[in-house]
Amino acid sequence: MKSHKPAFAFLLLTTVVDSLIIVSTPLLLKVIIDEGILKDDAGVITTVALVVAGLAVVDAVAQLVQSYFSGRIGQGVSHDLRVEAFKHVQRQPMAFFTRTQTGLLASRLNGDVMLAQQALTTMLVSATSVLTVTLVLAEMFYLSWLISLIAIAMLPLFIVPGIYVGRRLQHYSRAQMQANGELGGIINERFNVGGAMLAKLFGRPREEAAAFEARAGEVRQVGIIWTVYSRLSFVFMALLASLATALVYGVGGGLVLNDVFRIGTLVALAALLGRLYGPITQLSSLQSNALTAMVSFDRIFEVLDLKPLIEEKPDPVALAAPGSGPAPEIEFDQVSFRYPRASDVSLASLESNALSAAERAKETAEVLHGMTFRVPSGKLTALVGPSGGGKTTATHLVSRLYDPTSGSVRIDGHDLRDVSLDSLRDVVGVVSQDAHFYHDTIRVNLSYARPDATQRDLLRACDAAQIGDLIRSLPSGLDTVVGDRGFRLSGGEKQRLALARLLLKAPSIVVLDEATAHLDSESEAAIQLALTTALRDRTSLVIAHRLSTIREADQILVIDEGVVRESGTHEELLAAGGLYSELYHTQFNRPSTNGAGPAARKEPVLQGPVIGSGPALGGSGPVLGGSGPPPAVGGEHILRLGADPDER
Ligand SMILES: Nc1ncnc2c1ncn2[C@@H]1O[C@H](COP(=O)(O)OP(=O)(O)OP(=O)(O)O)[C@@H](O)[C@H]1O
Repeated sequence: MKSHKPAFAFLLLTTVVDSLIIVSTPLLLKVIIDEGILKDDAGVITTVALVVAGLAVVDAVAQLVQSYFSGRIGQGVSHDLRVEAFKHVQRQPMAFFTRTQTGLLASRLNGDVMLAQQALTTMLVSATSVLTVTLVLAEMFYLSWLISLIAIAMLPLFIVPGIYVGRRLQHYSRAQMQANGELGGIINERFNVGGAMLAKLFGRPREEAAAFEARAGEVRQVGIIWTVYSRLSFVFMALLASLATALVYGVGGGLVLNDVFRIGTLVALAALLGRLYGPITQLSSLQSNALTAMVSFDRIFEVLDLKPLIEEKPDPVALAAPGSGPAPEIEFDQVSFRYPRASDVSLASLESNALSAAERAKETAEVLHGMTFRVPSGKLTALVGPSGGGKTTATHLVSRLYDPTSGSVRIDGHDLRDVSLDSLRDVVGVVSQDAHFYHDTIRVNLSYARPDATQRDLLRACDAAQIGDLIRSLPSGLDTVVGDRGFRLSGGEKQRLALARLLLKAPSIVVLDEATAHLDSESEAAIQLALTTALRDRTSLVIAHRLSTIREADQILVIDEGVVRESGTHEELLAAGGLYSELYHTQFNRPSTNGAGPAARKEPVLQGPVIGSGPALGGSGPVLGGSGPPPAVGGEHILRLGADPDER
């Protein structure tokens, strides 16, 4: 974090100027009354009044400069916190993001940081009041010890309620932040595109609105109490200040009548009193501000204190850059894995439906059990098997989204825990089934993989991914907006765009979760062609759904219940007559449900969801990639091999 010392120095300087002016003005008023008005001296009145006016202008400037520097310190600290928290959250494991509700996190990083900054700024201004209060009290004692004692005797009346109100405010601030965050979380979840779609299809708008209203009602309730408490302290202080002034005039008036001091001194004392309770009011809110700031700092540090599970060790090994040699080989050596416990990766306060502390700390079930296999350099390895068997989980370990619980995953002989995260990111490219794009132009989304890519590079990658013609045909071409709210692309187009992004990145290892959903036969053909380019000369680990991929695979690993049940080529596995051939034959012989003839069911695809696969046009074009017979009617060529236990 940056040092704020120079700003502190200026803040102090302006505070001294401000305090000196505050205490000198009543003295000057005393001179105007006692030496000017009472002695009929117009010269003294004019001169001293001009000095008072001049000092008022200087004080105004000093106060402006003071607020600039206190703001600068407060904003500076919040800026540092915000950036630090962002970087820290970036380093959190995937498990953190799967558990955390984005709205709550956003409120933590925005709302709390803002509250902390506001409280810090007012605290700084209040703290500078200490100097003013000291000088004012010293001057009051100099003018009249009796009046000063009366003023001091009243101080506890100011301070005690201040402390009580401060505590209540702290409590309600915390409740308000949490309630607001939860409200933001609901808005975020319900109104992002996916959430809104789900709500439209399945939701019950009236009940949801009622539930939202109930939550909003809680926010309102806490907000009202908070406002009352925060006003209460000010109203009380103002009342006490007025009472004190009345008392000073009452007692001081008597002293003037008894010639203890002159009227100028009484006016000066009354003016000083106004300058005493003001700063003291600020000082009493110092505590509540400090408490508010502490609540927010606590909530921010709660995030900052989360220890990232995936850390780079000091002096990590850099994997060979893609293109600098043969593609690397991947090795799983006795890899067992369980997903991390909630308590290790996230905060209950950032989850919308957090489990109890005991449940959060409970060990999760082991998902992979002693997996050992090799993915040879430059070859295609297909992962197939029943749903929930652990295929996706295994691929997560290759990109180090998680570390194995025991055993090791190695690339070119280096344990992934020893390699630098940057080099791993360069080497491994992943295309998931539901590729994500930011709500931005195609150009920006593609350049994300390679910021220095030229227009030519971008179009070349798009051509290789069989999406170039489509992009050229769009009115804005590469500048077309896609992503959450840019619903221009179909599922198949999205996957090809994701492949273009992968080609731009040009990793030496490709991890691919083949999409089968939403694809018509033409898209599938295009994807097949794109894949052939994307996987060439790369070490690839593909969760395979298409027969074409499976047949072309150099190695097939059948993953079931977290272990590698079988491995070999398509022919070898069929010949072995084990789980693979059982799954294959079961699916292959499945009777047609839509009247398509047996020929139409010749291209089974392992483990792909059928939902959304049709209506493909029968005979709209052969599947390119040369592996299988023509596509079938109604997506029937997408056959789920062992997708559901009841189909096995
Ligand atoms: N984030 C997670 N936290 C806890 N358990 C998980 C998590 N993700 C997956 N699992 C569990 O891990 C097991 C393996 O899931 P995985 O997604 O790896 O299977 P899969 O073979 O890829 O299945 P599919 O083909 O249906 O995608 C499943 O039992 C699943 O419930």
